[in-house]
Amino acid sequence: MSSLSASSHNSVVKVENLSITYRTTFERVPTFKNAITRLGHGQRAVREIQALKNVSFDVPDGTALGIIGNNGAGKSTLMRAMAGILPPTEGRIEVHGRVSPLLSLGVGFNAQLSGRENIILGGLASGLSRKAVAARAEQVTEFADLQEFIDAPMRTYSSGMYSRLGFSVAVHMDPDILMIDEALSAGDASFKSKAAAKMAELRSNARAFFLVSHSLSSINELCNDAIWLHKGQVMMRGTPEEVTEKYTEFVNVGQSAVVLEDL
Ligand SMILES: Nc1ncnc2c1ncn2[C@@H]1O[C@H](COP(=O)(O)OP(=O)(O)OP(=O)(O)O)[C@@H](O)[C@H]1O
Repeated sequence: MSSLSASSHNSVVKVENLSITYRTTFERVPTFKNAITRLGHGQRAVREIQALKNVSFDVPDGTALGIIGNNGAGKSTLMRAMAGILPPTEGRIEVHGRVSPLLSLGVGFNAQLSGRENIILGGLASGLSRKAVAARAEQVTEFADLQEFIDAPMRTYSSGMYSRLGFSVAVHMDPDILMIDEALSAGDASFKSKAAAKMAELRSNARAFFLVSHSLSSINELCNDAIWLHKGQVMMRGTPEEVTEKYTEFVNVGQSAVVLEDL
């Protein structure tokens, strides 16, 4: 699929000089001397991880953007930031439209509540009215194939059931902007093919579609534009074919380098 021209379309999402740093505190393992002087208590230490560094790009109306990169490259962080779940440490993000994020599947569900209650919460969170969500609840349940379990607390669900409901909620809320993080791995084989068909349908209706995936064939099939992130920075932007090809070369060179080093 070819990339749509930016000139004839308005921006749906604009990311400008975005940097995101996670700060986590952890208990430093006490040294023997510290353990004695501090009576066994460890020291609190702060670790900073710069997950995104000065990332900028523009997403025109009609874009299906694939985001690829190694583990820890910053893909999920970027999606969470665009979905408004993570505030930028620096820079800005403009989003024009209603986002239905389907990040790591089922993020945002409350496991103590029933599936039905979580459908309502998820729908309200994606900006629909209670009435509009209630009208979709049956469809969501049916798509996820959870009719028998929908009134049970989600903590009793298997991980596949959990993901299926996450996917179903996100795709039934008529999003302008659909964000999917590895959704293709949701559920079993039959659910996967149903999910792929649903994504293809939504992709053509949504104003923008974002897909984070390690499956380069899914990126090539479902997207018309792609970004490769590496260590928090944009390595390349281009058509999915160009970007996945360069990325594959990079990964193969990396692997042979490791093999040579091992020798
Ligand atoms: N909640 C968090 N707290 C601290 N560090 C985090 C947190 N989430 C992610 N990170 C770190 O930020 C960096 C980017 O992580 P991110 O999950 O965005 O990568 P990713 O490209 O989605 O990786 P993967 O392919 O493994 O899903 C990594 O170094 C990760 O360890």
